Amino acid sequence: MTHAAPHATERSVVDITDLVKIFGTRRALDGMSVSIAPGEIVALLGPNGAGKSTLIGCLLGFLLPNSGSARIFGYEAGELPPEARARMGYVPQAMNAFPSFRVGQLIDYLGTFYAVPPPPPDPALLAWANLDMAARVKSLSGGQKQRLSIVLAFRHQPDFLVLDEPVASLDPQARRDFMALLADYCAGSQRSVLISSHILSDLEKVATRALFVARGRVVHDTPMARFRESIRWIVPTAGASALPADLLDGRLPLKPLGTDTATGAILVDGWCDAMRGHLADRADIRTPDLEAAFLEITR
Ligand SMILES: Nc1ncnc2c1ncn2[C@@H]1O[C@H](COP(=O)(O)OP(=O)(O)OP(=O)(O)O)[C@@H](O)[C@H]1O
Repeated sequence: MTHAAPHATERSVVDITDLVKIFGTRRALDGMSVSIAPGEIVALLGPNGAGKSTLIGCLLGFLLPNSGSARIFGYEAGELPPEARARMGYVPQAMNAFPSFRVGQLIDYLGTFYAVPPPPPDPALLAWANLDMAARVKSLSGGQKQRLSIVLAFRHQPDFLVLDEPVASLDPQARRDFMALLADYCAGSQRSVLISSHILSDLEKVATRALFVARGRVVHDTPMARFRESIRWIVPTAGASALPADLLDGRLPLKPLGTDTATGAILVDGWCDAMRGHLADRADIRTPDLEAAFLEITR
């Protein structure tokens, strides 16, 4: 795919500050703050009801926050001018619009919405989607609709993509191929992506950063590489009554992320092998399964 140059002066693509969104008595976003820089592929991770779709809705201007601000390319999210909108792409959780259009017709029709009509979709993207251009949208399966909304979101080569569980209905091969396509789309560019998912392992290879949310707040924010390398369980060895105190008293740069009450183990961020001397024979280090760490962090 071709890689359009981003605007060289941009420091951040997204700036969210103290965002609050309340539905009735429910604080779906409870003071969320986060920025996304050009070139970042941010995995938005959290359990059901954590606030991921609400955050995306506020970012795209579908939802009006109660307080705080969400800015994209420096503009308030609900007030994006057309030229800024044209730099964004969005894949919703489910696509239910334009049921009577034929696939090819819809791709052409939506192209006319842009002030500068985009070129035809990338052949590699169309080959991946493997859609019948003559089929009506309403006749597509859930996974085929998801492929179509991915084609529509990528076709104008946006600088910022917002993907709300884009692979949820895709089969394993299509998921893998989509992740490779996304990595290729962003490689060597300053394009940014916010991609929500429940499945960390899908995003592990492509995301540069993991943003964990729970109860409407950011609970952990880490570069993906660091997440793999420095998150560990510290497990008391059999017979040790407790973990060594110096692991937890703040002298070591360890951030506790969770505890396993059954074993007394703690999940920490910031581990490095040079700290092994502090363990003596009182604790073992275990590398967590990424999904298990995700559950612990967002509990
Ligand atoms: N339109 C709405 N009206 C009332 N409550 C809502 C509305 N939209 C979201 N909520 C509530 O806000 C909270 C956050 O929901 P949201 O859809 O943002 O979570 P999510 O992280 O996207 O969840 P999921 O992983 O299930 O898609 C939930 O408690 C949800 O019930």
